[in-house]
Amino acid sequence: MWKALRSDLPNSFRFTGTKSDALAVREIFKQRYIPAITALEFEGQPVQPPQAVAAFPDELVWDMKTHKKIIRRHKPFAEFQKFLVAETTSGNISRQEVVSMIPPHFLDVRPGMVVLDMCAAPGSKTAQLAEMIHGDEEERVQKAARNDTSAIEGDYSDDGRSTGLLIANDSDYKRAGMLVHQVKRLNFPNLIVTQHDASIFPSIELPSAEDEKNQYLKFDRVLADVPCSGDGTARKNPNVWQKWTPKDALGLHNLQLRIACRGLQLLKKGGRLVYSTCSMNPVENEAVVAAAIQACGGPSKIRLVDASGYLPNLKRKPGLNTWKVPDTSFVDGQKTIHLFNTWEKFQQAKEKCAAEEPNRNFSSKMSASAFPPISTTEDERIPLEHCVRVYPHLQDTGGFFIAVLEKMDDIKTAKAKGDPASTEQQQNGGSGKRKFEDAEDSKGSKRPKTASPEFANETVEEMALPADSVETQVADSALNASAKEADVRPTANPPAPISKPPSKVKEVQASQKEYFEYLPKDDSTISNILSFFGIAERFPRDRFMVKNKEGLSLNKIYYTSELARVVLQQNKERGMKFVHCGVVMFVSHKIKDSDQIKAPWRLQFEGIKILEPWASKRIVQCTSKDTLYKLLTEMFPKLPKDGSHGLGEVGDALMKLDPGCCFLKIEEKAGEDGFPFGMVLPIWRHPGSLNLMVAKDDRKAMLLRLYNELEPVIKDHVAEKMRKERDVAMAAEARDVVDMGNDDEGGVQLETENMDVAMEE
Ligand SMILES: C[S@@+](CC[C@H](N)C(=O)[O-])C[C@H]1O[C@@H](n2cnc3c(N)ncnc32)[C@H](O)[C@@H]1O
Repeated sequence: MWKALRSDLPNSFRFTGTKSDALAVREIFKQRYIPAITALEFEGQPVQPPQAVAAFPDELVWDMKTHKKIIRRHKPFAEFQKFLVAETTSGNISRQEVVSMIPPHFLDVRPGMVVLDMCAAPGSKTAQLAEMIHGDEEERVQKAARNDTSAIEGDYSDDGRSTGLLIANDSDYKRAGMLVHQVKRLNFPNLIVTQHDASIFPSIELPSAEDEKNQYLKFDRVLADVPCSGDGTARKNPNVWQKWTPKDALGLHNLQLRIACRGLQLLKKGGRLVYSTCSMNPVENEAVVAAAIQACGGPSKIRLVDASGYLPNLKRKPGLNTWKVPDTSFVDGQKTIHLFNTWEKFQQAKEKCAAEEPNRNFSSKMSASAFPPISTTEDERIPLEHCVRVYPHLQDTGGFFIAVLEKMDDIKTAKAKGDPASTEQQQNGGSGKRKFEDAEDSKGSKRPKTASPEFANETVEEMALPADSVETQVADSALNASAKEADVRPTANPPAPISKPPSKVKEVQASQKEYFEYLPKDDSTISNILSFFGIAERFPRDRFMVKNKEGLSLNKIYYTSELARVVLQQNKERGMKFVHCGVVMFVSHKIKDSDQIKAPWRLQFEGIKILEPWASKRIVQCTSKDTLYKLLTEMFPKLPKDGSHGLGEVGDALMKLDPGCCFLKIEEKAGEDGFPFGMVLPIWRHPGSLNLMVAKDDRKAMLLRLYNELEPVIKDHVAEKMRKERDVAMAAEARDVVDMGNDDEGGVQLETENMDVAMEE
């Protein structure tokens, strides 16, 4: 292991997106780049080409021994590096550590499930989970739209669309921002990003009838990829070693445990939680798993699943059943490291020192739950060997820990108590349940016994688990639940009324608030756009949303799934921090002659695939690779009235249509002149020109993927025309009015500005 830790970590990446797209890009990679790299030499040595990582199915995960700095900087690798960058930008490749790809596979997510990713930033696992929830949605929707009864298996309750939901959460403001940036590329309408402390993640309300008890969202799957000491990432971040001490884990253990317990609370009965860390320290791993199971009622309530069936080719070691817990004690600044086998031994050592060496200070972070569990009966025994440890030397990766927990029954959590003695009693005694120590903040000071309820939801970092039934507690309101959890006294305070005047903290948050306002079903703008594109009545009208307080369709219109809409609308006034949701579907197209266009809105690259199966108008087929090449390498090519456009079947079809946006449809077709996978792109038909509405980076990535163009030149006819006009204007100094308009081209100058905006988006 030490030898492996000292060596460089291989570069790894995975092909992402829908299965068919991922497989198609993988084929291009195999056919074009593997032979080229195999033929390379670097510093006189043959280069070892990328290899598929055997642990993962379908050859979708690859790694390469050559260091990424070498690939980035050295000429022989330039073409491969270009491919990696282009496909990463387009979202077809995700550069991710091999071990970090494991947890979503163990979660066994199926399309339509409701999933919570508790600590999600920067979002690499979120992307995997989204793909799994999405499943083969596109094929299903295509079939549903064609009323094809020979349906492939799956859920057709929403016309083939995935009914699942993914909530990706991170407590850190900046990292939540990174997460949003990452998930925007997924174009997944079933995803909500929140920013909460996962250990007090609020309960999400669902609509309920007036005479019914409040209903709350529970999850089929929860991923708790918790913050950890990160010693498993030392190959990637050698700096980890400089600060590492074996007792780092103690400072994280309590938070990890509270996150795991909150995750278990939020699960449906029968649901599963994967707990994972990139640490190899048992205090952050097996200790947390065992303590969480015990806190939730023991193995009869929470089963530690034998995960050997998941990724069977993954080389792994079983979880540990015994370990020692290190602590450092200080006398006059001198520290000594001690290793303890049991909490009892630690307590004895402390007592002895209190009598003999009163100046010796032991760590206040030591807790009973950091030690191996002690069970008196076989039924109470937690089979920690079912946990999975991946060590760096097993298959040349980083280190990782994964455990799969299944909620067998409704649970009650242990009472929050700050009495270590009682914890010890629990550990050694008969009940098999452990109680938590009172929480401490990160500086080691005791958390105040009460927390101001109106701040509780957002600012209380540490909490002790609630005394009451988890099921009741999940059924509490968000603020109510957090206030209770933050206040150790079981029943003393009534819940904070939601209508309480906002605190300062809330005012600040309110000013940064994102708005998610749904348009009414019969909104005239939506009706107009949908009829312009001939969208079938079956396509839902109530899922379009705007992000301004007033709920006006001014600039952009987003689309979300049904459940995302329900969650956002129902919890609007409940203090939840929703930071992102929705896929951009339409963007207003403000050009000079927009009043002459029936629907002055652009279809967006992001949302076009969701809408296209339901469209019956303004669909243009592109069947030739040459035509697509022209559309990709020229912005605003002319569409003269005499038909001499040179834009093949696309030009001919667009000539027959009124100005405005269209779907450009490209079907998958095998062979040299075919396309490796189907695509739908937005294209705008101007009175005298047309333009594919695809950002420059995506154009370049397509040119590389489909035509192996390394340095494509993209001609912008409008920019050229403007340059020429500027030159003429400068030459004719006497003229002070520059005629920028050209009826034929429909105000294209503004069009370019809009494209820039579109690219920034
Ligand atoms: C190991 S990283 C998660 C990596 C992520 N799952 C991925 O695959 O990209 C842990 C994350 O937990 C977040 N975090 C730390 N404390 C948290 C808390 N109390 N609640 C929620 N997130 C927290 C950190 O900001 C960090 O982004």
